[in-house]
Amino acid sequence: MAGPGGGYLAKKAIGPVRRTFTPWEDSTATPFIEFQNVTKRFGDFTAVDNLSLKIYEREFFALLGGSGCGKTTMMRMLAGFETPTEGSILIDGQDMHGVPPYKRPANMMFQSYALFPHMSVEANIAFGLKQDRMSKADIAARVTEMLRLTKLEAFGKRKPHQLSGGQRQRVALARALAKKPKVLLLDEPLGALDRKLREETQFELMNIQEELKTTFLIVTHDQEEAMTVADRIAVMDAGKIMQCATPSEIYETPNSKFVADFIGDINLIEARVVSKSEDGTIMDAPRIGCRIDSSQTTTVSVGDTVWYAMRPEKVRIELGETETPEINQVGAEVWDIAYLGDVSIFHSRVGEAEETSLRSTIANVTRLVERPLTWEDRVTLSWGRDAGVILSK
Ligand SMILES: Nc1ncnc2c1ncn2[C@@H]1O[C@H](COP(=O)(O)OP(=O)(O)OP(=O)(O)O)[C@@H](O)[C@H]1O
Repeated sequence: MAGPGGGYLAKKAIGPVRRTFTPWEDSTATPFIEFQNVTKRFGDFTAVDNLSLKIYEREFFALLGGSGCGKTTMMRMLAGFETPTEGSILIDGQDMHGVPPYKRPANMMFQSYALFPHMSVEANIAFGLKQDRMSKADIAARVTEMLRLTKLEAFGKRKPHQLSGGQRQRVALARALAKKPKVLLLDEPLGALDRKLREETQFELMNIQEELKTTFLIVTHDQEEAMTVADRIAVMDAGKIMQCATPSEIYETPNSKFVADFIGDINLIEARVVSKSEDGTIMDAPRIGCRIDSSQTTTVSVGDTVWYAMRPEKVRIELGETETPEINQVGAEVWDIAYLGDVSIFHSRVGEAEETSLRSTIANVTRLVERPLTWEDRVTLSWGRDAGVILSK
């Protein structure tokens, strides 16, 4: 598992230069989409549970969660295909109650198999515009613009079956964007594409969003995808939002064990708070037989059981076991190595307990023929005072 999606870092580097864009931190900014205490029940089952959320104009927002967490239901309510059981949804300040889908300023991008097979790419893109009785000249101009935007200029006359999967997906995108909706809704848009094509298409989506400045809302269960494309992510579980923040905040400072575990790879160490001061918190971690000193000050009390959550790339691994382990240090034995090309993940068994291991990753920056660490090596694992986060829930 790559870290915080090499992608979202690359976004800043290879995409158009992105302005500082944090409207959610501005208490005077008006949200463009607002869920106000929205609940959706299907019979006795609560799919969305009293959920409130604000999304801002031009945001690329991701709803991320496992199967059945309610993310698609959120999107369908926004598009007007479902009605909230309780609460309201506002778009651009207008209550959407009773507004049919086609009158909402939101458009949904459907999977590419929803394209009309007998129509050319151009005709597929023009379809909605014709229904809106746009003039022929305007339709032609818009279709040309959409073909350019989605890099399909060379394919306008082809039928969907004469295109690759990725190209078909771009036609679906062009068709959804042709009417210039204020909000584009994407439900697992890249699910059918292979990994490489999916990554390429993610960057294209980001570039298109930058150019059009449309608000994009994507639903995905793929955390790397969410980390790559989104300005902010809402992590959902059982109809609730567990955390809503930027990709780096979600990755570096998850607010709960659930989010920490859901995003990326993480060491979750059970610990007991021994002392706390303005300078930080000291914990005992009996299962790995060590003491943890964290620079984090928390609201937890001395004696409380907490989880210390630490990303594998924050755990240093060195050959040779220290005789006198210091604080934030523990002796271990390498028992598994996963070579992933760009990084290697070391699973090191700590102490006597067989099931207790810590993971550390090392970036493979040089092309080593001989790896310096191997199975059954005795090693020392160590980390800094700001390596992890203390989680109480
Ligand atoms: N029309 C319906 N009638 C009854 N239950 C429904 C209906 N639509 C959705 N649900 C239930 O609501 C829950 C949330 O569904 P939803 O489609 O929002 O999940 P999801 O997070 O998008 O999951 P997935 O990634 O599997 O699509 C699920 O348990 C689902 O079975």
